[in-house]
Amino acid sequence: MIEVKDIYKTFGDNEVLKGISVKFEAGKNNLIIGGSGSGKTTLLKCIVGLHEPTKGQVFFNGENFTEMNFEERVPIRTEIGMLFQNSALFDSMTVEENIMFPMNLFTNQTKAEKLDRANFCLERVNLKGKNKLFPAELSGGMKKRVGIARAIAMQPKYLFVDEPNSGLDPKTSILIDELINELTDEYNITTVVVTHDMNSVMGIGEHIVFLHQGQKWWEGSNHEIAHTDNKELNDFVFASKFMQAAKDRL
Ligand SMILES: Nc1ncnc2c1ncn2[C@@H]1O[C@H](COP(=O)(O)OP(=O)(O)OP(=O)(O)O)[C@@H](O)[C@H]1O
Repeated sequence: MIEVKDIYKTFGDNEVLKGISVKFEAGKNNLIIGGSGSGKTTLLKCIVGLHEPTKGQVFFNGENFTEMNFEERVPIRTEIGMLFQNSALFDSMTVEENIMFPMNLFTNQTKAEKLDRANFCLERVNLKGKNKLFPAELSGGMKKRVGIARAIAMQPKYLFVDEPNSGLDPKTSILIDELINELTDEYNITTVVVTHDMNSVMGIGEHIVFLHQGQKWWEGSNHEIAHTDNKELNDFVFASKFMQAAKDRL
């Protein structure tokens, strides 16, 4: 479980996060949604330590991550898998080398062991045999899957994903959502996904956190969204006439 306690983050005189508290449970795919600039990515980065919060704390399974120094954080960092925007693959490395990268960095495994794990992860994301391809030879959806394979290479307890569906067609988006969901369930991972994709929200939103102007404005499930009277959430999720009509039919 991850617990975020009263997080603030300020850049210069721009207070981006204004006292956010939230719990993300293990085995759940937790979604963070909100308008552009509402602070979603900043919150994700504060949780994983890419930004230091101005105030507040983050606990990983009860351990106060915020108070730890660089060395103390290493064991938790090795339990974190990340897939940030554009998959962030290394263009000069093959698929296999990309997946082995975190193992090279954090483990003393032999090359054969690392290769074994890379092959297992590739198979898990349905890319068996694509080891020697370079990122430039992959479609957007395949790149995301390689990113996911790399993120699970170290058998993470926590998985953070920023915009897994960006640039993907609706069908591929759903496959990526399903894959993240399956892995979360299979390995009891605490998964936190930042998304703009309303298909994901309505399809897999078991626990949704809606940010508005740097605050947690609403929290609940996809079933509850359909019946919410929270104006800002309604305006955000059901912005289009099509979505509004779909809601009216629910
Ligand atoms: N490193 C930074 N330095 C200064 N300001 C930043 C930095 N990172 C984010 N911000 C500011 O924080 C605010 C929130 O940005 P953030 O990227 O968290 O929003 P978001 O909700 O993820 O938006 P989007 O949906 O457009 O990706 C913005 O006003 C942005 O300019």
